[in-house]
Amino acid sequence: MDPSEQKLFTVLDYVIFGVLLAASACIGLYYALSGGRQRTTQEFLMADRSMHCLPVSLSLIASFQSAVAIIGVPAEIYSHGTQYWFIGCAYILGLLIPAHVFIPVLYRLRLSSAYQYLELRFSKAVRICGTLTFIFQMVIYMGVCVYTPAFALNAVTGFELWGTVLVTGLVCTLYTTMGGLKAVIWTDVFQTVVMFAGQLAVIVVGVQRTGGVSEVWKKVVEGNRISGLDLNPDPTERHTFWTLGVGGVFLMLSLYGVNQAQVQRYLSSRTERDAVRSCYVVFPSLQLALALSCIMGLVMFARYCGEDHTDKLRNSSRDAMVIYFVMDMLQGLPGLPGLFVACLFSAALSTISSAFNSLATVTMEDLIKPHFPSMSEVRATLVSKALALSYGLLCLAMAYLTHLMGDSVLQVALKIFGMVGGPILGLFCLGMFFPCANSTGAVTGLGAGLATAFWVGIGSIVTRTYNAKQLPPNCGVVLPSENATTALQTAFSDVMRRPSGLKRFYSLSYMWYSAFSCVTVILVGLIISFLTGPMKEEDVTPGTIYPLVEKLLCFLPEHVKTKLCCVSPLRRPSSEQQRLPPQHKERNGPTCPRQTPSPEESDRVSSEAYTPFVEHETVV
Ligand SMILES: CC(C)(CO)[C@@H](O)C(=O)NCCC(=O)O
Ligand code: NA
Repeated sequence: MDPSEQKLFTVLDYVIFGVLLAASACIGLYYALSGGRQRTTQEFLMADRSMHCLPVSLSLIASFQSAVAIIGVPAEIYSHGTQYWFIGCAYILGLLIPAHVFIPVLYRLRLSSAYQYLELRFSKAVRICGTLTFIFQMVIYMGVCVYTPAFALNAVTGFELWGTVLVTGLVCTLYTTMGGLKAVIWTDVFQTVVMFAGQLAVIVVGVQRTGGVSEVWKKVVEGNRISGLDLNPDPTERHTFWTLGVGGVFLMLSLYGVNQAQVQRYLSSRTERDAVRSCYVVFPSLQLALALSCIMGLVMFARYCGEDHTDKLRNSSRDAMVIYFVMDMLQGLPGLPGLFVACLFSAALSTISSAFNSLATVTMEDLIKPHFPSMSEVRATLVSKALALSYGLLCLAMAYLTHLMGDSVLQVALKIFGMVGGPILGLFCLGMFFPCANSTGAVTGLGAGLATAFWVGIGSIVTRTYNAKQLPPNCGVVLPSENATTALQTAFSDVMRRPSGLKRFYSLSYMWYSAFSCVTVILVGLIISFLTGPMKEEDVTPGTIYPLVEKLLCFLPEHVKTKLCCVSPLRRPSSEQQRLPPQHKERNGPTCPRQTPSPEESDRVSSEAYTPFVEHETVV
């Protein structure tokens, strides 16, 4: 039953894969020729700020759900059991906080780039540092995304590796450059559906071929793959409830709270309410995506019972084995292998298109426009398209670099999110929750956060500390006595291999990277701010602070709160009002509802005191 021995793909499979690419390109073409024909940066980068909640929410899922998750999560479950599934707990706070903290602040400022916030709150220097950090993160990440499916398919089916990378990169560049954010969002919708369909097909056929649900369940239980809640507080333990459920919240916040790819989708929403709602819709969909990939890992285990099939592959990674499993299941069913390949590429395309578009946006808004304030709209749009194109080509180069990394792809991607995304999250938290933080503190904090994150990250790679619980490789029934001896042996070797000193620091679970670097940024930022003279209340741009303490203490009487919070960012002395620039005219949508405080706030805050500083955008 070696899939590589048989003819895997029929004509129908190639047709299905071709339809995916053609449909994506057509959506790009459609948005290039309809609406405003992508003649303004407002349309090309912000989709005219007219998007509804549903497409935005599907697009939000698609951004960070790539082939890495489709292949990496089943591989993780197969080898280490279902502990990783507990990351689903982190989705609760990881989406509620963006919806009710980050979206209100960022949306009301009517930004184009999330990092514009950093200039409003701190200074230009902080904005540029934030932007460069983001570019660094996304450029590495998109290399991993485009390389992963091509590599795994190549190992199993002999799909031409660099040909696949090239086709993915070019098709994606094409529709991103032609159709702008509207095309990116609508292709995401279509691709998310294909992604779910492909995973579902594998699971249904897989369960059937392994002998039904009860048989699968019996085997995964025998093989000890169903993990209970691991409450071990050790931060070096790779996956526990704490690393996944708490560390995961920071990971989710760095992605869904402050990452430009996501913030841009919130900002492209018609109203703030649509943006918040789409965040709510992400929750069940993301749980579904997680469940599908975890179940796929379990079915794969039931099928092979831990037997290693990687010897039949050109490389011996678990990631490639997932594709081997899929092709083993789906062969002989015309159309289904093609559907799964389409699923993999949908996941990859939707992620890299988000990356291209968000990278073009920040480069334009944060790095180029400030230097050419009088640039014409036609020219700005042309430059934005050129940027999307260049990032597309850069992506191909980055795929080459990924070639050199040897870790599991899931771990690589999540490490990048933690090491680079965590410090950016710290920067926004410092700005939103600590009115006293100043610009010097922010820059130093970011530097310190990045430095410590890379210290741990690179340290862990160099010293190869790897703290995964070894599960029995197969699903043979374990006798009770045997079980006890193994438990003893495991406990003993646990003590023996517990590292000390720096090595222990390097073995910090990668799931803590986001939290660790975020907290480092905040602490260092606060210390430096106090040493260099904290920001004065009246110097903070209105609307850039989230009244965290006030909200948390909402149950206390008013006069106690006034005493506790020395700074109340929502109330401004009236002299402050005169310094604000006149409210700029909005292009679409009503002005009032967005700028007025939500009902619960309006009794405490006068509405003009809430009107934030608005940076002028080029409006045609
Ligand atoms: C971002 C999370 C953790 C959200 O569940 C998940 O989608 C994931 O594990 N992503 C891995 C990165 C990727 O799929 O490209
Ligand atoms: Na994706």
